[in-house]
Amino acid sequence: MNIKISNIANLPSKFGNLKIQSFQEGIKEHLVIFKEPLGQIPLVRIHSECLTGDALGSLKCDCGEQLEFALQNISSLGGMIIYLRQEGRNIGLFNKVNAYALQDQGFDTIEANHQLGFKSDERSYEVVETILEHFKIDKIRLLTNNPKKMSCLKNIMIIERWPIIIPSNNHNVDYLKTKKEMMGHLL
Ligand SMILES: Nc1nc2c(ncn2[C@@H]2O[C@H](COP(=O)(O)OP(=O)(O)OP(=O)(O)O)[C@@H](O)[C@H]2O)c(=O)[nH]1
Ligand SMILES: [Zn+2]
Repeated sequence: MNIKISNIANLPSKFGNLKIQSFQEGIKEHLVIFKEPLGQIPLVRIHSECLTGDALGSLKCDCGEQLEFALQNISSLGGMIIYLRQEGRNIGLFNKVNAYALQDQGFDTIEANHQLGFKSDERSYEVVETILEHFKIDKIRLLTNNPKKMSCLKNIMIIERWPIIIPSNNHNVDYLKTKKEMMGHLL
């Protein structure tokens, strides 16, 4: 895949003065949000888009709080968020809304995907290697609770995993239970 890379721009935010750069992979416009110095072994968060959680304050998942946790940490310690446009574990927003409607009927997050003919997780992480290579980064400390993400990065050494600790709420407790029991998340 041919990747187009934008210039770097300033992004002053409530978390501090960050930098932003876009990596365009076909129709997907990914983002890198970073704070220098990145250090020898940068702290990296690979975040998959969740419009409902990241922007609308949805309580159905932990995405918004994870993003905020990552922004706070990279702002104070230096590091990078790779924001991947893989909405709904890459089934897209339209299908995620249909999956949510199935969840309203009692299906869990995995079953709802299956009902719609998708795998439980349709994401891929190849572009992450391209992005990190561009920044000449080959070792990272990864902010994640998802062990699958660690084995997806073939050419990047993960020196350390930093957990993201977010308390559950009444709306996402079953979702988090499914992530832990069925998807192997370390919660
Ligand atoms: N299809 C679908 N996608 C969801 C649902 N809830 C959240 N997502 C998507 O799941 C992605 C986030 O994945 P998570 O499983 O929360 O976390 P992760 O990125 O695998 O792991 P962490 O690094 O620990 O956050 C985002 O793209 C969300 O839009 C859901 O019920 N159905
Ligand atoms: Zn979410």
